[in-house]
Amino acid sequence: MERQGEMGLEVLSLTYCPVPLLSPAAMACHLVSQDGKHDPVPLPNGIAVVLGRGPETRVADKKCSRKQVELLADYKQQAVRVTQLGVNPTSVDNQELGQGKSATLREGQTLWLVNRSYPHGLRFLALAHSPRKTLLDFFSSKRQPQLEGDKDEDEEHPHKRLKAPSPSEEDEEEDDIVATKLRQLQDTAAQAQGAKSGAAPQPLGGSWSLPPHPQDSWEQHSKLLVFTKEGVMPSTKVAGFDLDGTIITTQSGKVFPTSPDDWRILYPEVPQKLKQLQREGYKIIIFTNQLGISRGRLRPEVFKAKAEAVVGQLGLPIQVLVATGTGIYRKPVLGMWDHLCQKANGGLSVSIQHSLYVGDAAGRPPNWAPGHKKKDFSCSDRLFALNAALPFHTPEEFFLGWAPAPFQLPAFDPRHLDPDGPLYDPPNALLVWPTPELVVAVGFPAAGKSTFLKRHLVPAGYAYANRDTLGSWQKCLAACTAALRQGKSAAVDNTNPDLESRRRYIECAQDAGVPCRCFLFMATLEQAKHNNRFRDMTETGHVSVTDVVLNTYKSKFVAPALSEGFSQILQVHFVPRFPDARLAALYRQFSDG
Ligand SMILES: Nc1ncnc2c1ncn2[C@@H]1O[C@H](COP(=O)(O)OP(=O)(O)OP(=O)(O)O)[C@@H](O)[C@H]1O
Repeated sequence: MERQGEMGLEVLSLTYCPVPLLSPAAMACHLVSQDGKHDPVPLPNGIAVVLGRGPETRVADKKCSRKQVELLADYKQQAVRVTQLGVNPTSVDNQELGQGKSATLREGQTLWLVNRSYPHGLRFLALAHSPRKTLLDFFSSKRQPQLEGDKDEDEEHPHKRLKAPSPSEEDEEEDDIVATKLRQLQDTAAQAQGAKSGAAPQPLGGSWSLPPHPQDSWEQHSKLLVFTKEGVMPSTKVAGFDLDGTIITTQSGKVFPTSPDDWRILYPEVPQKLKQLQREGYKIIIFTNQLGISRGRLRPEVFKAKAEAVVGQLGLPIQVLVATGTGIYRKPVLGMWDHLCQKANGGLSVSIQHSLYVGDAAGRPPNWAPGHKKKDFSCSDRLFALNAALPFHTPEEFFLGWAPAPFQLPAFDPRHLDPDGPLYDPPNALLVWPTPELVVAVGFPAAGKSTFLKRHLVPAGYAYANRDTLGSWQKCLAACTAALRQGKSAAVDNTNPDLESRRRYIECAQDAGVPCRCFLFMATLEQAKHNNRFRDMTETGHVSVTDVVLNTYKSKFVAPALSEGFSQILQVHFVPRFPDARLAALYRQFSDG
């Protein structure tokens, strides 16, 4: 049966909740006893809660019915509709309602449960903010990140920011708050639902209050495809799976499929295990990287048909998220996970600790088990789980019960950079020289040279020469010569890996009679690759650096020496500093398997 709520909410009388339990703003609402008689009673959004005489309110007064009032919270309006169910009068401030009549209760007003007794008030509460600062937050803010001159509040107080808890620490706290609030909301909602329908309350983790997906559908969001099978239900518990090598393998025995229908379910245990998960209230989701789609090697329709066939064979309501290219959606980066949490789970928050992820790209070395000689082609599944802090299993561990295999994480770990480490060595050197000089940068592409020079030397009056913007080393040399002639210092921001590329600038400084210093950027090849991917995901207008270019730098590199004519060589360390927490959180994610 359907009826129209007073505040415009459509409410089905028993179990259907027309708005998500947690609104995007992640709020909570409680009914608070003004004389402290009982604990606050959570009022979930859009779910009617019936209160009266009983242990919850500690009201023993027989004048108060056991079902004295129905309370229906509307988080959007920050109000609660109160309907008097009992015979004796319920009041909101001075207004007596009368049986079957309703009134709106807002924060600051008093609800007298019965006969001007048992005063209660409302408390709306924002649950911190979203449980995790996500990529989607970042990209939906449309901010063009620029470290230089970017005046966030903390920019004025860099030390304050550096000492603030890391985003991961913040996230943990926020996750805890959200998990606790969610549990309270769901417990109460489950009780209310059970009380009204006569059914037993369902346990945390189900998707009982939200409707199942009505029919098979595909959506596209930039480089993300989402398939939702009819019957998929939102849930706080997610069981995530990689596709190739985890749920399916090739029928031909080849590493890569030879045709669209060259696949079979990997292990006979897979369907049963997935069915069991579904019975336990998990939402089952496949997260798959399919770079071939944006590279033009795999037509989207062909892959879509395959995904539907796999889900069809499993016979379960499964959602499939497909990253079709590079960028934020490609595992191990969390774009697909964030999409699920923010946009594809009916507004229900996902509980990380009650969820899990299974994948075969697990960084296992050669011979990781008898008869399994090949090393894993990548570690992207394990890193995806690590980025999201999800419990991780390989398919053999999860489906076959094998013991955990050894594995290796990548050499560069973006979570372990020291924001308080020294900017450069030797520490007693001057960063800005008091008289005119020429600074020559040496370092991998994407090592952080431009960022550093623009942050530290350009504001001190150094002329800045960069081949990417000026077009050639000749133009860089001319710009340096001109600056030195004017009595200014200059900094040249090129990779300058070898003696020849550096010699021109050293001679330029010698001609002008000023010292020439070398700033050697210490970021490794692995970090430079990570920085490059980070830059690709966060900035426009910079050409992505290929691995060939990075490897060429490495092969050409000759360590700079004072004997070349440098007056000093500073080793510049990568000290992480970001304009906001979302970028910091993105940088700390492993970005490649
Ligand atoms: N100290 C830092 N903290 C956080 N991010 C940084 C820092 N330094 C650089 N980055 C980021 O790393 C990426 C590469 O930095 P940058 O463009 O300065 O490198 P580069 O060495 O000048 O590259 P190229 O030689 O290709 O021009 C950018 O996305 C930048 O925002």
